[in-house]
Amino acid sequence: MMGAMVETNPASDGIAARATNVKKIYGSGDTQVHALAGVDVEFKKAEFTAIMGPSGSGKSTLMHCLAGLDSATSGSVDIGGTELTSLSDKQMTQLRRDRIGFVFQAFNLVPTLTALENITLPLDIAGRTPDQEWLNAVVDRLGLTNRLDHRPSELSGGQQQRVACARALVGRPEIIFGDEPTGNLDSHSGGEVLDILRAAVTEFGQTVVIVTHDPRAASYADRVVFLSDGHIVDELRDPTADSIIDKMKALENI
Ligand SMILES: Nc1ncnc2c1ncn2[C@@H]1O[C@H](COP(=O)(O)OP(=O)(O)OP(=O)(O)O)[C@@H](O)[C@H]1O
Repeated sequence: MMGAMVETNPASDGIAARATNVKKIYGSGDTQVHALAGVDVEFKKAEFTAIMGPSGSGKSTLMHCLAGLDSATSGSVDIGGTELTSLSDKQMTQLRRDRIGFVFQAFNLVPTLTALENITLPLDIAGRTPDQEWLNAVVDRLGLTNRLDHRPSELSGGQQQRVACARALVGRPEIIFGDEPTGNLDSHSGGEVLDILRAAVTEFGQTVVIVTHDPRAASYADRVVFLSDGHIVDELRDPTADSIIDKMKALENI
């Protein structure tokens, strides 16, 4: 239904998301900040990408623009062939709801709902029935089976993060964006979240893009993209924690 109403770009075959010359300027006059200074980047379908870079380099801004949570000052963003600037507010809301999963550090769980109700909320809103087998698999792999009746206030920070992760995965959106998805987790819980994001890509062909400061987390990705001062400055394929650390050191010395 939606496909008929929005512009699609035939050049986007195999591309899950693309930013073209994206600029984001905050403020005006002397206080202007060029958070993104003309970013060109593509994310292939069924690939796991980590975005890294120093604090203030524009990582969160880029992710928010890609995910349709913020609008670029100029340039264009395309999600699976849909140009975001061509969408009305309503179409943008539908696209976020139906095609994008979010795992952000501020978990945005609804405090009055149980963990299970939070996990299925996006599907409930969309009038979709969860695939019970997949729901069970996600909940089990994230170690949440015994916590489904708990409200967020009765869960640890790590458990809340895992509920947010389950919520992003359960509808099998074509692309999942994570802003520091393991930022508040101990290494064991963080590993579980990264394992399931990896499985979403490898086993289910979803696309994952995360922002992280952690070379170990980024080493789960197929590709690491490095941002500095609002520009993409480098990238690494098939990264290891060591190769990421080396690259980060090299970039700091430029
Ligand atoms: N709402 C805003 N208003 C003004 N400036 C902003 C706003 N949001 C971000 N910035 C600025 O834009 C730049 C990029 O910020 P952004 O949060 O994208 O960086 P980041 O790489 O994600 O940083 P961190 O690793 O510290 O989270 C920074 O200089 C920041 O101060």
